[in-house]
Amino acid sequence: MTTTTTTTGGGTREDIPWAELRKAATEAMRKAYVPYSRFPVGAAALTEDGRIVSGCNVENASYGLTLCAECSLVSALQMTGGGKLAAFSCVDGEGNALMPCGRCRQLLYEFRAPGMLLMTVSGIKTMDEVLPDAFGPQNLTEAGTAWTGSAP
Ligand SMILES: O=c1ccn([C@H]2C[C@H](O)[C@@H](CO)O2)c(=O)[nH]1
Ligand SMILES: [Zn+2]
Repeated sequence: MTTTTTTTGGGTREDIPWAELRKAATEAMRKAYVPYSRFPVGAAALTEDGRIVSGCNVENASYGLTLCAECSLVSALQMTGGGKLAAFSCVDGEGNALMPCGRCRQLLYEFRAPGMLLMTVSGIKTMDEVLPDAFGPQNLTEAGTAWTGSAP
């Protein structure tokens, strides 16, 4: 029998503490503010340097302004030292795996460590599998430079 090991920003696929991530996501889910949808979501991720960051969804009376759980996770990442994400897990109100929405896949892509893994409804997947051919910082020729008004 052969074993496939995938190298990720946090080590190998086998090194990821998936149960711990799911627990952190479930704890975060319990903090969700969801008076409108009544659909709590919790997200947790392992950073390359071994921290666990998490987030919950925070809704708004102006429904479209709702923050997904992944949004508050990214904010927590930045506010606790920054860095990149090696592994990610997201759960619904019953603690079952949930796919991040399209917008959140893009948010997570920005902060992915090489080989970042996601626990999904159909098993462990790579960032590239859930968001193929992603737009990202690599597409910005001179990220952070002011637009001069002249075409490239
Ligand atoms: O990736 C997702 C998808 C949905 N939600 C939240 C937003 C809203 O509060 C609720 C129902 O869409 O689920 C998330 O937090 N993350
Ligand atoms: Zn989302």
